[in-house]
Amino acid sequence: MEGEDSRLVEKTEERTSATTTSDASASADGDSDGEAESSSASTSTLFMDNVGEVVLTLGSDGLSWKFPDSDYKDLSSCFGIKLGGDVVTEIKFSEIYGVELISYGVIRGSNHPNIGKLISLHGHGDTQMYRFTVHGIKKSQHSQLCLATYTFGHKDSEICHRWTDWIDASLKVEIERPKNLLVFVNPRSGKKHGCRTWENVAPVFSRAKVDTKVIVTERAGQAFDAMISTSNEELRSYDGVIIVGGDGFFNEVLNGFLLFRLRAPHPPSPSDILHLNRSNGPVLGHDTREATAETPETEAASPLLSSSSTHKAIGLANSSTENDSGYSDEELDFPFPREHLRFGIIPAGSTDAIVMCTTGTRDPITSALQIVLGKRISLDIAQVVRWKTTFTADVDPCVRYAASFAGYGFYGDVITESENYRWMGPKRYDYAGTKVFLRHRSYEAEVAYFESESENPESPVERGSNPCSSWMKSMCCSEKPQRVICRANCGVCSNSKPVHMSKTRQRLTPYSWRGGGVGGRWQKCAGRFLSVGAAIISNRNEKAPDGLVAEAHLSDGFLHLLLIKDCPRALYLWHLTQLAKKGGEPLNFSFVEHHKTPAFTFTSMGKESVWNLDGEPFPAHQLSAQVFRGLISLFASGPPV
Ligand SMILES: Nc1ncnc2c1ncn2[C@@H]1O[C@H](COP(=O)(O)OP(=O)(O)OP(=O)(O)O)[C@@H](O)[C@H]1O
Repeated sequence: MEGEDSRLVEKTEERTSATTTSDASASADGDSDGEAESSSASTSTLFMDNVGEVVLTLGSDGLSWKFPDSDYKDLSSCFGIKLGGDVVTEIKFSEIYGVELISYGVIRGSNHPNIGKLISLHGHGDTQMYRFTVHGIKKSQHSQLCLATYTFGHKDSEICHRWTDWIDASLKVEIERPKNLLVFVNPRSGKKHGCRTWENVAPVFSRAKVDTKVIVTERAGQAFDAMISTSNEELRSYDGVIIVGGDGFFNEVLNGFLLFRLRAPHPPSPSDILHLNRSNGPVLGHDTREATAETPETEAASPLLSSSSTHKAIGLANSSTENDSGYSDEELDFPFPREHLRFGIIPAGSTDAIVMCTTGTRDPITSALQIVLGKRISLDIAQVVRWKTTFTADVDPCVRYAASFAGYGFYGDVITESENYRWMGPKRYDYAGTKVFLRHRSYEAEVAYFESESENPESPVERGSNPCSSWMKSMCCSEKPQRVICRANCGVCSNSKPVHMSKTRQRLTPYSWRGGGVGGRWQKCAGRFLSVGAAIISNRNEKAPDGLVAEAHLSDGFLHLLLIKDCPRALYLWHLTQLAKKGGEPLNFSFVEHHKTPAFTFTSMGKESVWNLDGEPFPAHQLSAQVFRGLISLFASGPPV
């Protein structure tokens, strides 16, 4: 055994030295300009843990291995023995997130029933040697990514060092991967497992050699304050900001990032639309007058860009003062969209709709892997401006940003009610939802939305055949919507042009607001509504597998406005059950209006509810919203194909 071992090691060294002479010089060249040698393959004979002796090859796009002295291309079939399809024989660099030398120790012989026979032919069992591990990913069911490790060993530590250097150099070519991240952990998220979730994924970041500055929050609002007080210079030193928590926590960080940095004009207010209809009729979008010419001086300042405190900025204070934010113009100058700084979400919340929509699953390891592998997608963000908190309140605009959803009526009532039951964890939504459903309240409101010319003006959503029986048809729409679902590398989203953000602080009038550069008209709708909702993304979650609006895209520049008109409770229940069903048709009812729009305004006409922004309550009597296409980038690869 001892003799056989040393013979094999000699053979290995011979072969290795034969390949490394040329590779060493090529690699040195590659290193000098920061790139791995990739034109000619490097090869060594090593021992692979749980497999046995293999010839490992460094190719231009990854690693592959096979048995020595074998003409067989891979290990799935060798010496005439069928090994089965589960034997992995290669891994691409795009699927490797780290490589590390590990301590001198045991490399086990094959644990495969068939390979075991081969190893016994060579006479090798477990043996001690120098080792290195390649950390990669494996795709599993339901869009999840799993961790995969491949450990190799050799009697010569130099050879292990050389291989880790080569692989490291090849990974450096993957320039989209982050190196330095700011991480916020909400210990109170969901079932209060935020810290444990971070502890579980932290090794992924250390193996990937990503530096992390971790802040575990001690109170609500801390991450918001930290994002506001972090200087732009410090933010530029990070490749991204990661949150471990739910949608509400992400919303907090997003607002802390955008409120003082994004200089964007506000959308028209509900009063602007009213005035427009009285004086000029509803057709808009072709007017070329400039914002500056149309906007009265008194309305010009964006109150949040000039507000006095962070609490004021998120609407916790009432008074508005000018230019006392403490930020100079230069400090505010943070161009958007910000390509360099990406956001990431490691799910630990109660709903985690943003993660479900952007990674296709709700799995912390999948999110962590998509972050360290440097995946990227763009995300639309809605700017929501509250003009008045209550009917009697003064006009005092307050801006918030939302990434997933804004809803009034049923949605606002559920979030208000559920806040009383936070101690229940995620179950609070079921309990509060049932209570609010049983109340069956409706609210009188006036909504105006911008109908873009690019959308079918006759019918905002294309419809196909209707599955309803005839008695149902009076309540169902005549045709079923045709859906174009958002996927990874989605054609609709990849058409996204960069947002050109005007730096003016002035509010736009309906004339100067041009719906993201497309023509169209404002339409109005008034009545009693059970809910008014605007979905920015589909909002898939465990309770609504297709989301609120299955065909919503991550980055198409549109909101999906859902007006659920007052209807009997049984019909509303029918609508809700369709939402909860995979392949359901929740929008295919005559009491549901669905408009794809870049902006809308809202005024409550009677009894008040509150708005729900990304799962957080936001009282508003009068409000406008507009979407900014692809405003931020996320570390995610998009919903699976
Ligand atoms: N240390 C903390 N203690 C209490 N609340 C916190 C703390 N840190 C953050 N928060 C607040 O907790 C709220 C909810 O957090 P988060 O979104 O992570 O969980 P969730 O509401 O359970 O999940 P989801 O939003 O997905 O339904 C956020 O509004 C955030 O401001």
